[in-house]
Amino acid sequence: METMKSTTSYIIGLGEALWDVLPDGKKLGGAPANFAYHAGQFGNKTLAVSALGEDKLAEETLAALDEKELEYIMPQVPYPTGTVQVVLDDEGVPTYDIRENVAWDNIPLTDEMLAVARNARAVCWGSLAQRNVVSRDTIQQFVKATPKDCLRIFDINLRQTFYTKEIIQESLRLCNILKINDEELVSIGRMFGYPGLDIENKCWLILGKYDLDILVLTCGVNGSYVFTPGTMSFQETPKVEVADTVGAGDSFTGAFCSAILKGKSVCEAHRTAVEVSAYVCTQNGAMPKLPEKYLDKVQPCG
Ligand SMILES: OC[C@H]1O[C@](O)(CO)[C@@H](O)[C@@H]1O
Repeated sequence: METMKSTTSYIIGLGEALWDVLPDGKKLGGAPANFAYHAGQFGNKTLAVSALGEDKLAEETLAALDEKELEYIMPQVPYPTGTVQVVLDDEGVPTYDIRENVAWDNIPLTDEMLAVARNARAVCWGSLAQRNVVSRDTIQQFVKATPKDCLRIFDINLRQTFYTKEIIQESLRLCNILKINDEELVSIGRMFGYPGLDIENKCWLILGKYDLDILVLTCGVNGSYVFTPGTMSFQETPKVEVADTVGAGDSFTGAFCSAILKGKSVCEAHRTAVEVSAYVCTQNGAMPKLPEKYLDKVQPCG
């Protein structure tokens, strides 16, 4: 049944939707699309908002989105559908070569997008899709149109040199949840002039300075932290056989957001996110289907 997008309250991934070209073939990806897909596996109404080209790859994208049962708003624009060459090191850690001036750099702001923004339960975006002014304006206007109680998640996802201090500061002002990893925290510390602080103090400083509700810090195999004003949760990273870590962070954010919206505690949401992202690392590509055991219960605390 076709739902009325403008009256549905969605969890939205906003920004790049693309194809990751991995050693064993191409897989649908793009951090915000990955986020929406994973949040959707927990039974939420989710939506990926991006743009596609007018090419064969766009048709393949639409077929893949349908196959994954991921709803979308993706206008077609006269630029190629996005692709990324992914090289994996021995540990399955990716390096991305991200094609420029593609469709998701040129996402037009449509009335339909604004209508879903006004009803959004949560929206997640990053820095990469803001590298070009067209998508940057769309993303910022979209986020500004969301209701007051919307979870506004900035999953910073620094990629190559596709970010500036101004873009990051603007998104930090717009979000109420920040998700960042340890390497990104080092870059931000340098950029904002507090390179000497230890990681915890950097996080407390950012949380306070931007008046955030939650700051999530992932540190790969060294565990992850969730900071809220006055509390900190730490979880070890489960040891798993890694296929690749592509999309692991996005699945972490999707599972975390979904659990918070279900009224779970920060600690429960954190535990669930850790388990889900560890599973995603055992699979190829960013959008593996999660086994039932991850979906039917939120992980208890303790
Ligand atoms: O979004 C940029 C890149 O980051 C990922 O989303 C993983 O986090 C990939 O799927 C994509 O190529």
